[in-house]
Amino acid sequence: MANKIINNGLSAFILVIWMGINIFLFVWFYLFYDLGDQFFYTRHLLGSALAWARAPAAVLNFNCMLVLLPVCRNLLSLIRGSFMCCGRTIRKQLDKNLSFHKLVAYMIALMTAVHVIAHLLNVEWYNNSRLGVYDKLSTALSDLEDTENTTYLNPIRKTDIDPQQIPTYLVFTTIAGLTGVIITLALILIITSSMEVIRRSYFEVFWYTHHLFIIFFAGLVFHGAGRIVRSQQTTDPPHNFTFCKDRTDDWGRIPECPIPQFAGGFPQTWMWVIAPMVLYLCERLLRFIRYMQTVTYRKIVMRPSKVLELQLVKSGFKMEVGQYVFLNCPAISQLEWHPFTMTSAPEEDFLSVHIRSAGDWTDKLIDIMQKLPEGAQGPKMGVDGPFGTASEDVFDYEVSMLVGAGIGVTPFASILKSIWYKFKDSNPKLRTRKIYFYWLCRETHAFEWFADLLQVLEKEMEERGMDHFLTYKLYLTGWDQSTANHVKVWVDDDTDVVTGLKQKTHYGRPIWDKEFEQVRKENPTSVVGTFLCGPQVLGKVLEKKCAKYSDVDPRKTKFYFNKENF
Ligand SMILES: Cc1cc2nc3c(=O)[nH]c(=O)nc-3n(C[C@H](O)[C@H](O)[C@H](O)COP(=O)(O)OP(=O)(O)OC[C@H]3O[C@@H](n4cnc5c(N)ncnc54)[C@H](O)[C@@H]3O)c2cc1C
Ligand code: HEM
Repeated sequence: MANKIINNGLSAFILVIWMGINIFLFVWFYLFYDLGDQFFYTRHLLGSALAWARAPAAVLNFNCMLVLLPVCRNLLSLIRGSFMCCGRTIRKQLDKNLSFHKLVAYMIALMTAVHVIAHLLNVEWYNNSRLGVYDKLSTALSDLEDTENTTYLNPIRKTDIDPQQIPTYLVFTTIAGLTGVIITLALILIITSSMEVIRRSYFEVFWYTHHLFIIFFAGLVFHGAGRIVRSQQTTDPPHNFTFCKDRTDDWGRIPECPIPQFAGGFPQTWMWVIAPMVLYLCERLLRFIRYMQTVTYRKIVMRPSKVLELQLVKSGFKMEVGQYVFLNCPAISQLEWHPFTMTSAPEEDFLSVHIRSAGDWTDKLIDIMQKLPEGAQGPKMGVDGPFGTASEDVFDYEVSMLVGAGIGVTPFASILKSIWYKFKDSNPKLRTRKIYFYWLCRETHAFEWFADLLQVLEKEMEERGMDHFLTYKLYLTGWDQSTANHVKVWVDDDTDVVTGLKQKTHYGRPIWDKEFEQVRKENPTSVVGTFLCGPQVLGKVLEKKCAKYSDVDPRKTKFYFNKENF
């Protein structure tokens, strides 16, 4: 429990603050419009509908300001870099950027629903008021308007338009109405196409529809600027109702009230969103600049199980272990950027990625590369990044447990390579004194991607008498009878029959309780960073184990869970 609080405490704190601000804005603005003297007259016409429209609008402004920030990857990298020396917990929060982005987006959806319904009622009630359905006073004033040809209630005169047409009329003829329809439609499309099932199965549909956010934000800026109710000046209450009431004529009319300033100068929508919009624009500009920079191919290797290794050179490119880049190959698509974790080490003068065939884009890339003549340069490749992930923090812990599933081994390949460089050149001054590495693969060929790296590493550690530094275990989770028979024949060999490594491959899944128990026993007073790059189900299992095997006593073993999903 204590560990869960440590692992999730800051997230909960941030959520409470965010929710607190949302509730505060809603309640404050609701009361402001519902109880404020200055809105006496509007309430008279519209009931609580104005309050129900303006309160979510305030929450919407706040969340629309937030929604772009978690997708500003360079900004996040900058913040992450600023906390490199300390603040592991803060850095961990940055990895939850997309969860926060989704949460904020759902709040936008909820508040939009409330706002839209309230405005529809607003228009409806306003219309009814104009028809005198609710109130004798408004009917009387309305009639007076007609006889005197003056505007007391509203600049739109009852006789000017067919009252039945008002809702449609307002929606399609005012800036606020029209932009409201456009941004609501854009939002519906963004939200529905962002569902997990669509994102996983039809990423392109999600991706292209998501770009309606440009229309959403453009519409939002104009929407906030053209409030319908405000533009009907005299239906809005005067700033100081009492003052105006004093100035009523013998008939009790309010002839010349000042145009109200809503919420005492409360910032308009564009003021809320302009800064994040500019920040996000800078991100896209930076992406474009990076796309234009020259990238050359150092090596193109086809690995077993349809995995492509690309070694690329880009001048001035610097990386940390476990980071990822976005690749854009205009020969396949000019708009699509795909993320891949780098498998090279910071000590190397190139960057490498291992790309597994997973769908249209990766298949086409593999196809293009396979058709290239030996030694030829590949097609133009744009590289954006690098961007940080939780795996960057591996060397911050005394002890680290690294768990990679299938292609999820990529961040750890970078880490293991970096360890090799560190040990090769000198005796490194590392905070980390022990690494446990678990690699789970469905099929034997997958181990070939990095088996040579493990072999070199194993030899280097042995020569330096550092074999206690790294414990690695490979698990073959999918195997058939013929593999089993093959293994039985070679079981007495010094090296493993599948990988050629000294460590024997395990068959089946790890028994996590046994593994955590062993790590705890071997490191009774250490803080252990547990890193996963693999499926979410495995993440849930490991998170639970981290909590279960962490001791309440702060002087004893603690497991901190970090994860990265592809
Ligand atoms: C941070 C990160 C690091 C990754 N590192 C690696 C790696 O080292 N090696 C590797 O083989 N794969 C990696 N992936 C996965 C890789 O990005 C996808 O396999 C690839 O984008 C698939 O594209 P596709 O059009 O071929 O397949 P699709 O059929 O379009 O998609 C297959 C799967 O990939 C996801 N996906 C597709 N496009 C994207 C995208 N632009 N951004 C995010 N997810 C996408 C989809 O949701 C789906 O689950 C990583 C993903 C992330 C988020
Ligand atoms: C108000 C609604 C939303 C807006 C304005 C919005 C906007 C954005 C923007 C600008 C990006 C960055 C694109 C890029 O830089 O290439 C993005 C990315 C993303 N959004 Fe949204 N979004 C919204 C709703 C949602 C919802 C509801 C979800 C999911 C439930 C979602 C999930 C994502 C994901 C997963 C990414 C990252 C994609 C990637 O880079 O892999 N968004 N969004």
